[in-house]
Amino acid sequence: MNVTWLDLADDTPFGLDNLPYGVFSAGGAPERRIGVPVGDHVLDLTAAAAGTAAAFAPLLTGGVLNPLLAAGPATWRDVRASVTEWLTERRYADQLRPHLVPLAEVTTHLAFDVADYVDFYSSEHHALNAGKIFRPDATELPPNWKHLPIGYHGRAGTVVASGTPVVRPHGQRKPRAADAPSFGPSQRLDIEAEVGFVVGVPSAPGTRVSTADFADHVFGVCLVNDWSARDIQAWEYQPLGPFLGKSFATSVSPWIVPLAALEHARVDGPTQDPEPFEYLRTGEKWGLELAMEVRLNGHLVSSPPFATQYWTAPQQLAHMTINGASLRTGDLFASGTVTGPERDQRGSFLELSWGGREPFELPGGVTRTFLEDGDEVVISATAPGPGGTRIGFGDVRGTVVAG
Ligand SMILES: O=C(O)/C=C/C(=O)CC(=O)CC(=O)O
Ligand SMILES: [Ca+2]
Ligand SMILES: [Mg+2]
Repeated sequence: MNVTWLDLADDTPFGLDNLPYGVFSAGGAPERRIGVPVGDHVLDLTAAAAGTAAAFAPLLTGGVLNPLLAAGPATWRDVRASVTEWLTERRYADQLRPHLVPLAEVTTHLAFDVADYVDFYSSEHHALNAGKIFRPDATELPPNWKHLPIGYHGRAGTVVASGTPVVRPHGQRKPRAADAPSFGPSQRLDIEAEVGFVVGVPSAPGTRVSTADFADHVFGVCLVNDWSARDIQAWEYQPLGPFLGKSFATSVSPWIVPLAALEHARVDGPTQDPEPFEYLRTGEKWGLELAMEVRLNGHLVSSPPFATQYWTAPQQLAHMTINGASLRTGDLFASGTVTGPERDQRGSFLELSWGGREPFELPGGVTRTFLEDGDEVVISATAPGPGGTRIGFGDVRGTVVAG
């Protein structure tokens, strides 16, 4: 744990070992600024850097993280080292104090312009559950599942900041028992608790990014809620995969936790059998011990353990580029729904209510299968930091409104 001139609680999720980045505005002013939450404040990094000779200061002026993302690992290390020094050494205190804004007073925004958005399907427990629910005759994983990380391309333009209301989508749906499809608001609106990886450094078309180069390209990690209309999805998805059932909104958490803050969270991924192709092999531990929590209207409904994911983020990145597809700054790829082996570790209502057949209970005698208008979902996570500290991810929240 670092010593600091700030008054930080020992158990703060935003200590000096975390230092994630986001974009905020404050005080009724429209300007967007790059911020780093520390304790219960946000350091206005745009303003703090402007008062220094730091070479990276111009990267922080546009109200969006993309220039910093594009700058690459050497710059990322520089910025992190500088912020750490500023918050550690007392001689900076007078200069920085005016740039600390109470966290409770800031409005956070989408931190980066999303280039492309890819979503994977890398939890074995989720894939087994989804298979049994969507395809009752299929009790096994699809034959390709353990050979490649299955994914689909989502809609980057509808990735939204945490707090953005989610309008219940309309669409076609056809319950299995119905003879014909009908049109109307989704009656099976759901969440998917996921972890997102934000690409900083692009790659050239026609080249591949190896698993070993993961940290040269990926800047950091956020939380994702891949809102899903199960009835629309079930009717439309064969044979081309998810389309309108998932493209209406995908929410992301405000703070991007840099990979450097996750050193203590790194664990081996699960043993992979069969052994994957060479391009999917990794020499490094990139499982991540993130403890996720899903709350519905304030009540904890699930605690998905991210370390149980079968395919790791470097494998997903290598797979995404193995055909020569290039990366762009601001690409977001998500883990897929995170579901552990236990009932209370399921990352979707689809699974928690087993396809709507087994309503789950909330305090006060309330039950749910899928989301109702007015429901608020909050997904949060922490990871272990050095010396018993916790690395907080903040949260991604959204409230359903009638469509
Ligand atoms: O198994 C299916 O047909 C569908 C599964 C999903 O909806 C999951 C999905 O979007 C990918 C994921 O988040 O794991
Ligand atoms: Ca998903
Ligand atoms: Mg989505």
